[in-house]
Amino acid sequence: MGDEDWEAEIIKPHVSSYVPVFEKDRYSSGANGDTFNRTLASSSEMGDGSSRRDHFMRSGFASGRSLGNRDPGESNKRENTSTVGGFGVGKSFGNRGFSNNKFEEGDSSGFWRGYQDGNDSEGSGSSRRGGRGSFRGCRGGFGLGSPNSNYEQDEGTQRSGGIFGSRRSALSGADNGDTFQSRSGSGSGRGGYKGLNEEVITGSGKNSWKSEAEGGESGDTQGPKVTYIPPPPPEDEDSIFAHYQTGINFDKYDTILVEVSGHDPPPAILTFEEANLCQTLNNNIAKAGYTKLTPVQKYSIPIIQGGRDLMACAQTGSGKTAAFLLPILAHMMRDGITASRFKELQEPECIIVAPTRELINQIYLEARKFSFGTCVRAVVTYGGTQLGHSIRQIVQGCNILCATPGRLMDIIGKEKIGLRQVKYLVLDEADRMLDMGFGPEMKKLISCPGMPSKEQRQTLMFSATFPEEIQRLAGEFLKSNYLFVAVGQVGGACRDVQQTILQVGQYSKREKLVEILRNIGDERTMVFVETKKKADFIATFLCQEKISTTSIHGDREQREREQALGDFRCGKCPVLVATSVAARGLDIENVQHVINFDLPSTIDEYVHRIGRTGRCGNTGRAISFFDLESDSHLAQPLVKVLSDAQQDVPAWLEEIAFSTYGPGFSGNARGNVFASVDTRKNYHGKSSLNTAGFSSSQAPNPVDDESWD
Ligand SMILES: Nc1ncnc2c1ncn2[C@@H]1O[C@H](COP(=O)(O)OP(=O)(O)OP(=O)(O)O)[C@@H](O)[C@H]1O
Repeated sequence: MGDEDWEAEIIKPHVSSYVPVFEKDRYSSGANGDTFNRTLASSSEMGDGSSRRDHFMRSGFASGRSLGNRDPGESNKRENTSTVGGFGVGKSFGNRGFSNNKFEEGDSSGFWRGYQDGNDSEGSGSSRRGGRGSFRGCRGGFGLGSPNSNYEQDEGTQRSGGIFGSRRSALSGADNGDTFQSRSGSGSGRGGYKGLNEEVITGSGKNSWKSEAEGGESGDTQGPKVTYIPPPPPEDEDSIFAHYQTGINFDKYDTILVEVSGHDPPPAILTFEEANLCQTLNNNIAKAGYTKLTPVQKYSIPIIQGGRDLMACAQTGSGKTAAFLLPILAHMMRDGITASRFKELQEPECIIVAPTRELINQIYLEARKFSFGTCVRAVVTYGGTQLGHSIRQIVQGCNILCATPGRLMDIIGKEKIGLRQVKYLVLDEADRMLDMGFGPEMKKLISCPGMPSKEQRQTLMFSATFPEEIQRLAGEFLKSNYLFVAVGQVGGACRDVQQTILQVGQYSKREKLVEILRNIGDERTMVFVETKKKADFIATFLCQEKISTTSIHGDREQREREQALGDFRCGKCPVLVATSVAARGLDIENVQHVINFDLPSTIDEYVHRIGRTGRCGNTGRAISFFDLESDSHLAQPLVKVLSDAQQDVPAWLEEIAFSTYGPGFSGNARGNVFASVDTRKNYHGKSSLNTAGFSSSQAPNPVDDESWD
């Protein structure tokens, strides 16, 4: 988040959200276009994994070795070299920076200097604040600075000290994307707290729960305020219940092994009817197009209805959101809730937290959908939007509060939300919510005055990944008799995603990306990169290549982020370049491809990223560029994740895994990457299986995976 200085240098007001100003052409096929092209991903072929794979192999994309061979000599310059010029002060884009493939090498002028300078100031809120200013709608800029930092650490690492730096804010009150927004130069912007993937504003309400690091950064009295008011979501029923179709593999969910651990779990339900929900909820479920429960829903709904605490782990895109929303709503309807009415202090019965703004907004929309026609009122509040607007929404009534952590603490501090009535606390992406980025905020939340103790509230945690150490931390939040539901392999990738790992050196990545995207055509594709600056860079580069692209990352204004997501969702920009901020939870229809331009630093992150495709029984593809210089540490967990998901494992990747980890490494070893099961060793609970297709003895034995530990 320290790249504000170079950002100020960008002069490209005509590019909003990276929608290039050209007529989209039909993208002529690249060299391999005749084998890897749009028709490959047509629904008929998507159903046939083998034929897809064949095409893919023929196209050459799976040929890691040959790709890798092109790279020697172009590696190991990643961290200590600078880029070509072309992005210096006042310069336009597109000269050497884009034509030269080696954008990480070269001299230290222009783009690169800003690139590095920005990171240099990562930990220093004040230095960042001084130099901001940019055109809204046109992020990404290239300022000047000294090339002495490591841009890789931009978004993928935990901050210390600097994590509470300033959150940039627009000075102008106009939320007009085209207006020039000068940013604070006062050195006193709103207090900002930056987690790993998210930046959330923490202000200083009267009784603000300010951490040490927040101290002195008042959100109220110093610096500019965030003025963005998100447009209200459509109110018509069709929009509220808009949904996409489940895919051809939806029924295969029934064959996934489910393990429930902990004392005395209630039996799973098999149908929505068995959940005994009220008629309004049933109507809403039907209008949402749900006819059949997913495994995580079959097990979680009765557990939550039984009043138990829960940690649930299920593959990406398999319906975890409804798994907690439906039973909570059912309880609320059954127990009766205070109907929404204006009050300065609202006391919601349910608080849901999630790590990113877009995700919490999505959860809110789901809550609104399922509570349609009831007196339950859900409200959302998240950073990057006007606090006053959030407060106005909240005081009108709030039974379910959906919030990002920093904004939640802010609102609590302002005494707009009281916690005494909280019966349900939901941590979505719970492993992320408890890690070093958000864990401290969550601890503060549960020790806020008024927050019922864990014995008196129901705490629910959901994620597709649950590392062991996080499971242990979670014990602090959960009653000791909580239940653990594992659908499939804890931390495993969704099997509906066809995964391909290509060996691509740093300096061949852009060329390869363009080649793949040209062959993909207009199919929706998310391209993940490791840093915010690189997201801007690659998005702009792709626009230059006449590929309609937008970008989302933590340094974009919230309005820009939402615009980008909107443009991607509706297909206006079929390519979204993103950092990890978009890795988790986002449920976007028709994302057919995920490309890891940069692999993430952890395997969990990989699993979440590729889970943006292949959702709800639909198939998808993930292509990852594996750079020998920087990604070797991922070889072993990648081999494991690939083989668990029954994907082809490239021989070269296995070799790297072996050579990295020595003769002790076995293809079945998992290392310490994931817990394979509930980490509590002392429970005497039973395990139950999702019966369709397996009996206990026939089912794959989850204990096999413990050899990884
Ligand atoms: N029983 C169901 N029938 C049909 N569609 C469903 C059902 N349950 C969930 N869905 C749909 O499946 C999609 C994915 O659900 P959801 O976003 O809750 O997945 P998730 O498990 O939370 O994924 P992630 O791990 O990525 O956060 C959504 O569009 C949701 O509406």
